[in-house]
Amino acid sequence: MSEKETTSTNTEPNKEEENNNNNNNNKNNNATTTESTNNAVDEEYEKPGKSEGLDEFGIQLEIQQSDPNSPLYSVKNFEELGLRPELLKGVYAMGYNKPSKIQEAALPIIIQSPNNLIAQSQSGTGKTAAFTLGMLNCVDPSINAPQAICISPTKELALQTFEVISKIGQFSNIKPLLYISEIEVPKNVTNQVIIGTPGKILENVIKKQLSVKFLKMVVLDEADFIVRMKNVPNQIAMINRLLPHNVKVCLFSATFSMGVEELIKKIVQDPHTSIRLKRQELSVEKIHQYFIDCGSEDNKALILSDIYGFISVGQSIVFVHTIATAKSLHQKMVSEGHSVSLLYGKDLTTEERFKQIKDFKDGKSKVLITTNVLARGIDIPQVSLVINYDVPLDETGKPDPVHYLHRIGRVGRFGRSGVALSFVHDQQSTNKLMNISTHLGVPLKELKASEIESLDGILKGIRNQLTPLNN
Ligand SMILES: Nc1ncnc2c1ncn2[C@@H]1O[C@H](COP(=O)(O)OP(=O)(O)OP(=O)(O)O)[C@@H](O)[C@H]1O
Repeated sequence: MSEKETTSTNTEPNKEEENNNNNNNNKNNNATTTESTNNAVDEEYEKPGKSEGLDEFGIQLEIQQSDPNSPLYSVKNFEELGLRPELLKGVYAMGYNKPSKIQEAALPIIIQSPNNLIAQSQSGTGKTAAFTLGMLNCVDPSINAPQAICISPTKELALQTFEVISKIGQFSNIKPLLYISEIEVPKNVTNQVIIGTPGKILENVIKKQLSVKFLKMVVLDEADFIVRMKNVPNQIAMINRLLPHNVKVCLFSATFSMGVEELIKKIVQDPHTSIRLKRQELSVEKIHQYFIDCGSEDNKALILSDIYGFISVGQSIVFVHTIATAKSLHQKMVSEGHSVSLLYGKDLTTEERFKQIKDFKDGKSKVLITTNVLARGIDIPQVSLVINYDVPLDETGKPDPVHYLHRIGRVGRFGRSGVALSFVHDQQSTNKLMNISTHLGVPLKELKASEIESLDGILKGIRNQLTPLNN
């Protein structure tokens, strides 16, 4: 992969994901599995009480979940979606009270209908729980062989999904397995649910090292991205012949641009399409979107420093276009005394990448500087600010609304509020950003360089969910 980390599909992110494992210094190289914890006390995970002891966010969430126009709205409750009792217990252990729209729509199709599924819903609206519950529910725990496979575009996302499955399935006898390079996996896989990246999973299915004899369901998470990865459509076509009849294929993403329709048709036959969004519906309402004109490329780093000099709350992610920018910003911010994690795809071992994301998730660092490698799927609810240090571009240098949506979608998770601030520095970058804003039908509010101080107040207001914003 070139120094530019656009994670464009033509730059083979799957190879980049899978091929940096020559120097395997991963200490924890055992297969990552979980044992069931069926002996947990029953009453420990009862359905969360309605409205009891809810904090301000809980109350706001209840209001949103009762609004038919919200993507978090549902008519049914989890008990009506056909889930097995031990999985319902897992849902309660996660603290979920009511399903979101996508969970309510997708789960009955996964559980009861023979159809394949294409499911689209805005970032942070609970797609992961929808497909993880679907996978767990379709597995027969008495058969010790892979029955459900989830393919994720990056190792970080595969790990995150593995953790969600482990937690939500903790009361079942189902053992998930993280299936990525640099983590040793057993020769004869007996785990029922496999989560991994395309390179490792598809290659090993083709080589018949990962058996698909008992497979019932395949999920492509961030499907529009995965189907455009180099080699993936060919590999999937090869695998199709090995799969048992009636394997259910489910595609999930917040975005399905027109360009991927044809590729998807080749992979999924006669899908049931659950919730497709219009362009104007793609952006999450509770993300307050701003831009700032930094005046020149050189000024961008100074303005970033100023911002971190002023803000005192929450965690944030800074997205840049190249590894070189990521490294130099990281160095600058560390020298200014900030606690910063740095994550990109190329050259870092899996262990290093997982450490960077873990430090950030654990709150050990306040800022994460990254490339598009982390733009999709990563769920860190306490993040309240995303900074687009560089305007998101596609592999040809054109403004990319899809990257933009996924990047800013790291805030505004499941009804929370968040701020997305995009930097521009000249007419060209301004035009590119405005092109994205027009395409999505979302106006961006200008924050003047002299108003940077007010960002702290905006973030505090969002954090408390009380101070109304004037946009
Ligand atoms: N029914 C629910 N009630 C409360 N919280 C939920 C519910 N379902 C999911 N969540 C939480 O919402 C957050 C976002 O969910 P998730 O990561 O699945 O979103 P997503 O739609 O997959 O987002 P993305 O498009 O960015 O991948 C997570 O923290 C998850 O635990």
